[in-house]
Amino acid sequence: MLALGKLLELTLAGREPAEKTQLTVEGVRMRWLSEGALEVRPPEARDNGLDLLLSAGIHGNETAPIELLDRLLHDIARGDLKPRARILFLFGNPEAIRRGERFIEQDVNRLFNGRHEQTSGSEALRACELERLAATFFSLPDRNRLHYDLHTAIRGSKIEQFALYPWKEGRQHSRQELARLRAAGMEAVLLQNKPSIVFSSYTYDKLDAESFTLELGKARPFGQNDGVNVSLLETRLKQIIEGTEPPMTDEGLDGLKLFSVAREVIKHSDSFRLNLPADIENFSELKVGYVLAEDIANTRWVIEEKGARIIFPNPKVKNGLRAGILIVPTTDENLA
Ligand SMILES: O=C(O)CCC(=O)N[C@@H](CCC(=O)O)C(=O)O
Ligand SMILES: [Zn+2]
Repeated sequence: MLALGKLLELTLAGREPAEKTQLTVEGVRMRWLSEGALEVRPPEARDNGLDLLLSAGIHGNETAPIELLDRLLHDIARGDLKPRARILFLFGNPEAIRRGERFIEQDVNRLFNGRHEQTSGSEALRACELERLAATFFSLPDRNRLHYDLHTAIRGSKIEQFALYPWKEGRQHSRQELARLRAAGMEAVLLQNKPSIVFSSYTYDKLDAESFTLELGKARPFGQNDGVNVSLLETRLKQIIEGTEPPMTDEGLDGLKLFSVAREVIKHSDSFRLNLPADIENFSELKVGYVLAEDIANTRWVIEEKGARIIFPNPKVKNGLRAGILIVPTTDENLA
C-alpha cells in the first residue's frame, strides 16, 4: 500500500509524510496537503467530473466515521478501489482526535461561515484552514460538488442514521440527493430552514456543493464501533467513488422520514436548565405544553408544536450556542 494511504496514522502521530505526492499503478494521484488533508485525483481519462469531499473527526471522539474514511483510503492506496471522482479526505480536528475529545477549547463545528474570524485559538485557525482547503478543492468550474461531513452522536437515538441538509436562500433541497442518502442507509433527513455555522452549511452556502452532515450512530472510542453499522453507506461511497452507482429511483423516497426545524434551543446563560433525563434519546417526542428549558430572567422554552421531537439536547454547550433542536415532521412537497 502507498504510504499516503496511512493518512490516519500520520495524523495520529502528528507527522508529515516524507513524500507528499504518490501515484498508484493505475495512475491515481494521492497528494498530502496539510495535517489530516489528502487529495485523490483519478487519471484525466477516467475522471467523471465529480468532486467529492469526505470529512470526519470534526469532533475528535467520533471515531466510526474516521475509521470508515481510513478504510476507503487504504483501499485506494492498495489499488483495490479505483476512483473516477476527485476526492478530498479531511480529518477535521487532529489534536482532538489524538486526545479522543469532542474538541479542545472550541467546537470546530461552530466556527464556520465567518465565526472563526470572531475568535482566536488553534481550533479557529483549523476552521479557517478547513474552509480554505474546501474552497480550493471546490474551485474547479463545471463539476458536480458533493460533501458528506460524517459524525456520530453523543447519545442514543430512536432513529440511528440520519442526515442534516443545510439551507440557503433561493435554493431548493434536491430529491435526487435524498434518494441517494436513502440508498446509503439514512432513515431520516432534517431539512434546515436557516443559515448555520457548521461545516456542511459552509460548503452548501458558499461553495455550491450538495452538502450534508451525516449522523451514523453513537460516538465510541477507536476499535469499539461494532455497534455502528455503516455497511450501506460504505457500499454507496465506494460506488460514488468508482462511478458505479446504480440509477436512483426517487419516487416516494422509499420511506425516508423528513423533518424540518421548528426551533433551535439556544443556551443564553449559566442559569440554563434543560428539563430532560440525561439518557433521553434523539428523536424523543415532547408533548405540547411541556417546559423544555428555563434560562435567565425566567425565560422558558415551552413546546407549542404538535409532533415535536428533540435532537442533540446538550445543556453543557457554551452560552450563545445551540443546546438542542426541536423538529417536526414535514413532507416532500418543496423538493426540487
Ligand atoms: O450528539 C450531539 O449532540 C451532536 C452530534 C453532532 O456532532 N452533530 C453535529 C450536527 C451538525 C449540523 O447541525 O449539521 C454538530 O452538532 O455539530
Ligand atoms: Zn459530531
